[in-house]
Amino acid sequence: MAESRLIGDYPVIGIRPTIDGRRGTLKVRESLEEQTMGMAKAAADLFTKNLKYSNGEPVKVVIADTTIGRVAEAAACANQFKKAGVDITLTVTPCWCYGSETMDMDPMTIKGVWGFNGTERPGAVYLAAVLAGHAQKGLPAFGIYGHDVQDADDTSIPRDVEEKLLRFGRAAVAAATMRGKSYLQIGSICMGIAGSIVNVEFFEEYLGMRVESVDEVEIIRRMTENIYDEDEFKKAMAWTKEKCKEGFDKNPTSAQKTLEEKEKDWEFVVKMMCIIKDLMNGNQNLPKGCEEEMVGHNAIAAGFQGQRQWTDFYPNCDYPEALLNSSFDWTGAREPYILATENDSLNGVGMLFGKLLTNTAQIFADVRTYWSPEAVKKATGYDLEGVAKKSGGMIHLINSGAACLDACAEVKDDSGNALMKPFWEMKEKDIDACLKATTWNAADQGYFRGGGYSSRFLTRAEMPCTMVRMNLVKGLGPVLQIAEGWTVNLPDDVSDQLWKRTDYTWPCTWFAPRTTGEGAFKTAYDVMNNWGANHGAISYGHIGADLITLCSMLRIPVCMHNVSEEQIFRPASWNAFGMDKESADYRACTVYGPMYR
Ligand SMILES: C[C@H](O)[C@@H](O)[C@@H](O)C(=O)CO
Ligand SMILES: [Mn+2]
Repeated sequence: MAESRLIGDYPVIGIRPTIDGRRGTLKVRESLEEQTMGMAKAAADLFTKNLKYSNGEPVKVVIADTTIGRVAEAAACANQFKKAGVDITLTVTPCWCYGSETMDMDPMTIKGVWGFNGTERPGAVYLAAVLAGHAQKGLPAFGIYGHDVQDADDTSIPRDVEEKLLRFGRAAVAAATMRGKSYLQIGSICMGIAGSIVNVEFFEEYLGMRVESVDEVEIIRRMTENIYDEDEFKKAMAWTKEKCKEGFDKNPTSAQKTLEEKEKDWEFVVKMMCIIKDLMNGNQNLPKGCEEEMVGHNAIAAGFQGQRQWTDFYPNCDYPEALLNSSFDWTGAREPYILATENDSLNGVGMLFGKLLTNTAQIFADVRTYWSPEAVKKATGYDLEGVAKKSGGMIHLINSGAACLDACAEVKDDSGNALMKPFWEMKEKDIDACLKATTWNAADQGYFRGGGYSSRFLTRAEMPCTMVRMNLVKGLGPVLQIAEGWTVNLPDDVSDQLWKRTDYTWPCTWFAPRTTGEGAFKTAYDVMNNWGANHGAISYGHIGADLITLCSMLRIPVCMHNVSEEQIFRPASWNAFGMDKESADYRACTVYGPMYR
């Protein structure tokens, strides 16, 4: 298993079995000890079996040393959890306890409460009582209450409870993993793209992160002064020569680089990737005397400006961006990085959310063109079918660089369906399939005068996916947009004709959002017409509900989504802000404000 690249622990989940403190002749507490601790063990087992950190290790879960019946035991538990690095707590109980006396009062933990739906003892009554305490004290908590009554001796976790526990767990681990980590910008504002005007307060106050910044010249310095791991670079070069095949060069012959110049460009971009990795993680194998460079910037995400100054002069960053965002490189399968092209830090955050929730590699794309069925017919004679037809058209997602190679859809599950896997499930044949589906075409000299290579592949299968965009609105703050949908598998010749009308040497994905016939999801056109910026971050799977839960933990309102209402899971006190889920979300996020302000 790859060792964790980041300094700073991954978040631990602490389970708090709470109980009625009454002993006495009828032994209320004693009669409940086993069932209460049994719930805690079942929840801990569910988390350790189903949740993983981004480095592939199972999420760590601790259980309070004793059941919690009075405030002294609550305090002892808080003490124990502090030492264990607990950022997330789940309180569980089958019975009545004493709400504000036993609740988790730590303002920084992310909280959930599971009240057993059994009627012998009032577990649900405690749940409601303690959630009222959380609301009154401004400490929002998620409430989990099973739909059907369970027998008192039933130790199973019902499906609906399991779904909420895991959604809470995934989102809480994602939220807490970001704490204390850096966003590293290499360069700064790219061609006036607003997302590349990095908003430090947003990272600090909403995500608990910090922003690091290095000038792009740092890469040239390290190349010039050999501040990189020579052996690593040689290994990377050999792997690249074998696995990364050059594609056609679309530049006019007069502008094409010579073979020798192209050879130099390969060395440059491979070395660039080694150095960007070192900037993000640090690297103990740097030459002696480079102790400062060895520590890196503890970056859980980064952005590279690229255009224009760098790319007007040096080979572009598409090779590092494409491969770092993928789930593999010359070291084999490994945790995908988050590297936003054009330093679009807000799209980088969208990618980071998707990665931390799914542990899969992410696509960075321009939301380039809406293609109506009529326009496709006119351009190619083809009648859109399937999801693209159902959505009233499709959206072309294409940006040079930062789309993970995993998005080629050549990786298949046992039934032959295309998917994108967590890196620890990626086999050699999966990696080879992605590399075989990708060519590395000479950079478009119109946009990238300095040359370099762009990854080129077509997403050639239908896969469930979710596109997001983090937007910053002055006076309002951050808002997230979410569009669940599918990649579209067009006939190759149709795809080719449309692709050729734009950047034919860049990675190409056709996307059909799930439409509802109303508002921003009336058709695919309306999704694009409502999209908040030029970029989208795309994750494998329909993860909108997890994203909504994550955003509520971070107090970021969701301004657009196509997730069904019954899947929406936010802290219980959101209900106090009204019956309309969206306006309640906005009001609750305003009242509670960012976690780290
Ligand atoms: C044309 C520009 O150079 C490209 O970078 C453009 O396609 C973008 O990606 C802008 O987001
Ligand atoms: Mn772009």
